[in-house]
Amino acid sequence: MTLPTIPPLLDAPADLPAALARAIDNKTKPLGSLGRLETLARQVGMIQQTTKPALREPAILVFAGDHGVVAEGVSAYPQDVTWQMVENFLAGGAAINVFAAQNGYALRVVDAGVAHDFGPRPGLEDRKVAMGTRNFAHEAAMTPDQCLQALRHGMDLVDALPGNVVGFGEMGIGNTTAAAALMHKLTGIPVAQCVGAGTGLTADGIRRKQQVIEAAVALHAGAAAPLEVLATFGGCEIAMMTGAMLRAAERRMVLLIDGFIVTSALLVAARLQPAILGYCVFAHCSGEHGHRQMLDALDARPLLDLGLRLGEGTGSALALPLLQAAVNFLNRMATFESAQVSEQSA
Ligand SMILES: O=C(O)c1ccc[n+]([C@@H]2O[C@H](COP(=O)([O-])O)[C@@H](O)[C@H]2O)c1
Ligand SMILES: Cc1cc2nc[nH]c2cc1C
Repeated sequence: MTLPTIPPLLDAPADLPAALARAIDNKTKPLGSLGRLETLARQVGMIQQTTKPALREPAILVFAGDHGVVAEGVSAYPQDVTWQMVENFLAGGAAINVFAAQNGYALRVVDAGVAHDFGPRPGLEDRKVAMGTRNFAHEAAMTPDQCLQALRHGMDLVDALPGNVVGFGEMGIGNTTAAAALMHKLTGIPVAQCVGAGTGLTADGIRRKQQVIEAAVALHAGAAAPLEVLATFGGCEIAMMTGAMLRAAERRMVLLIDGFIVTSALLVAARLQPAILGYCVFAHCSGEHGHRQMLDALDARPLLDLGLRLGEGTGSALALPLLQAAVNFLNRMATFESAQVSEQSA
């Protein structure tokens, strides 16, 4: 399987950065006064290679998967919550349903590897790679083939999207343990700084989670290449997100990155194709302990800091209106000339 190749953002026409800067600076506002929205407008312009970008049919993809490592007691909730929450997504009752509906975004729910037989289930995208991963405290979470299958499904899912904006979300009891292990392996940051409470572990629980990861890292000391690390410690939903992200950037879509687990999938993608980072909008800094440092390791600046630690793509959904505002001001605001407003005097 060949993985997507992502063009560096600066491969855009040479005069585009200056044209975008001019378009933004000519709007009726003091220079730079729309702050981060100006950065966003420039970024979307560079991604779409135009001074008149447009966001079309944004979709949020929620990838669900289970994790064998939950047998080590690393989550505050039972594994069944994963499939139960998938049912909740399909019934429209979860936070992500509310936030996606509020903003009119399409929501797609993907079974990447939930340890539950849903049967034929309208509305559920069946991409099940396994009935949950294996327990990485004892063996690799996925076989290399399962990992490749997950990457491939992710790419195919993005190929089927009609729009040019994709928000990422996930659901999987135990997946902060997988994400913390990925973070440690791919950044070298000590495990203690990568682990957090997830769904709500106590201080004792967090210590145990740290020990489980440290022992597993020692067991799988040979895993080093990004895809090997992903197969060893990741999850079906994480690998599927990595594949989807790579394809989305290859297609020059805007990627909305959610919290700790989504960012860990991006970390894998960025180790494979660093240029992917130019296509990413970092929606928020999660309340999960390691997220700030994971974002720093990617040199990423999140838009929101609301203390969210839910996942599901909730941060992605909440950041979309800001992205829309950035594109709208670029397209719709008057210029000093058109509105006959005097420009800066000194
Ligand atoms: O997005 C985040 O930053 C985030 C932080 C903590 C927990 N979560 C969600 O909680 C679940 C994983 O937590 P845990 O404790 O079971 O590893 C999973 O379904 C995630 O969507 C998500
Ligand atoms: C109830 C619940 C909802 C979630 N949504 C994402 N992760 C979750 C974890 C739990 C426990």
